[in-house]
This record gives sequence, structure tokens and C-alpha cells, in this order.
Amino acid sequence: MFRFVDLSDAEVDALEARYGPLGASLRELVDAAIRTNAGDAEVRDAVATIEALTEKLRIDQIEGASGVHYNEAGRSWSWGNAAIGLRNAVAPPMDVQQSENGDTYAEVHLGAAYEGPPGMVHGGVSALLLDHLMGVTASRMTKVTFTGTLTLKYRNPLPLGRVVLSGEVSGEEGRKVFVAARIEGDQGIAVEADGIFIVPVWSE
Ligand SMILES: CCCCCCCCCCCC(=O)SCCNC(=O)CCNC(=O)[C@H](O)C(C)(C)COP(=O)(O)OP(=O)(O)OC[C@H]1O[C@@H](n2cnc3c(N)ncnc32)[C@H](O)[C@@H]1OP(=O)(O)O
Repeated sequence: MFRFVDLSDAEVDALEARYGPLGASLRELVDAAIRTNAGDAEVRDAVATIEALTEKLRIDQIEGASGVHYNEAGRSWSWGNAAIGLRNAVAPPMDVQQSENGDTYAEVHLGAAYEGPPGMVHGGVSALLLDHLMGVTASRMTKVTFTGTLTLKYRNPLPLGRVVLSGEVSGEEGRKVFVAARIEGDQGIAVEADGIFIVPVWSE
């Protein structure tokens, strides 16, 4: 589930320098595909080019999904993760900062690819980002936690653009960690979340 890899931090940095720009270019491509007004010929040409690029990347593939890896230095990376994956064009990607007391914070730009209601962030995208940030909050990056229950209150529409997420542990009881979090845009808090995260028995 969590796979140890014998790579130094410098080697992981080198791989991130190789694949990070690929993910960033793909995000640009997704945005361009959503917003283009190009005509038949240009779009047909773009499709052929993209198919050729896909074939190039398929030359050497891993089995299945990317997984979560860690090295001896305790560094962990999840390049395919739907919320934070460096190599995943679906992920914004969110970069979760954790302060010394464990509180979490992330600032994310959500463009056209994350739209639900017109001009607004899709509610499922807010849930995705909150779930991940709250999971990091519960785990404090020291223990494995799974989302047990996530309760969301959508208080106001959230315009696309810069959004800020923050979270903190609000209580602990046995293997349950309670987390509170929220996501806000330029017009204030849009979504409030409470979560119960469980430390699975097998990880203790
Ligand atoms: C270092 C790397 C960091 C890396 C940090 C990375 C962060 C990643 C964030 C991503 C977060 C995700 O998406 S996680 C993926 C989405 N979630 C999942 O797939 C979870 C699927 N569910 C499960 O696997 C399981 O149901 C668990 C693990 C949640 C619970 O199973 P269990 O361990 O057998 O639990 P069990 O003994 O029955 O119950 C233990 C206690 O928890 C309570 N409990 C059990 N389930 C729930 C529940 N759904 N909601 C509320 N409470 C529950 C019970 O009442 C009990 O309370 P009491 O009687 O003791 O009072």
C-alpha cells in the first residue's frame, strides 16, 4: 500500500524535475482544450498530435496506479494523487502546508477545469480538496488515517480563481481523529467541513 523506494532525496528531486513540467504542461493543455475556439482542421491536428504524444509516453509504463512511496529519509510522494499529484493533470495540484502545531493551510488556483455551476467551483472538487487537506491534518504526517465520515456545509458559491483552505484537529478519541476545515474564496467562507478520520487497526 505504502511502498518503500530506495531513492535519496536528490534522486527524488531529479525525478520531480523530469516529470513536474509534464504535469504542468498537461494542465495547460486541459485548460486550452476547454477554452479553445479553434476550427475543425486545427482540432483534428491537435488530436493527432496528442495521440502521438500518448503513444510516446506509453512506451514504458508501470502496472496500475502510481501509489504512495516513501524513502529512508521519511519523504513521501504521491505523484498520481487526485488532489496533490505532481504528475496528475486532474490535480490542481494542491500543496498542503503544515505548521508546527499541526494546523494545515493550502492556497490553490482553480481554473476552468474545476467548474460546476457557471463560473463557480464544482462542489465535488471542494470536497476532494478538503478531504485531502483534512486527511493530512488528521495524520500529522506521522500516522495513517482514512476518511470515515465527512460532513460538508456549502454556505456560499465559490468563484473560480484563488481559493484558500485551512484545517485543524478538533478532537481525538481512541482511533478517531476529528478535524474541522473550510475553504474560502475572495468573498469569504464558501464550504465548512467536519470530518472523522480513523486510524485503521492494521497500521497501529
Ligand atoms: C503518514 C502518511 C500520511 C499521508 C497523508 C495522506 C492524506 C490522504 C487523505 C486522503 C483521504 C482519503 O481519501 S481516505 C479514502 C476514503 N476512505 C476510505 O476508503 C475508508 C474506507 N473505510 C475503511 O477502510 C474502514 O471503514 C475504516 C478504516 C474507516 C474503519 O475501519 P475499522 O478500523 O475496522 O473501524 P472500527 O474498528 O469498526 O471502528 C473504529 C472506531 O471508528 C468508528 N468508525 C468506524 N467507521 C467509521 C466511519 N465511517 N465514520 C465514523 N466513525 C467510524 C467506530 O465507531 C469506532 O469508534 P469507537 O467504537 O472506537 O468509538
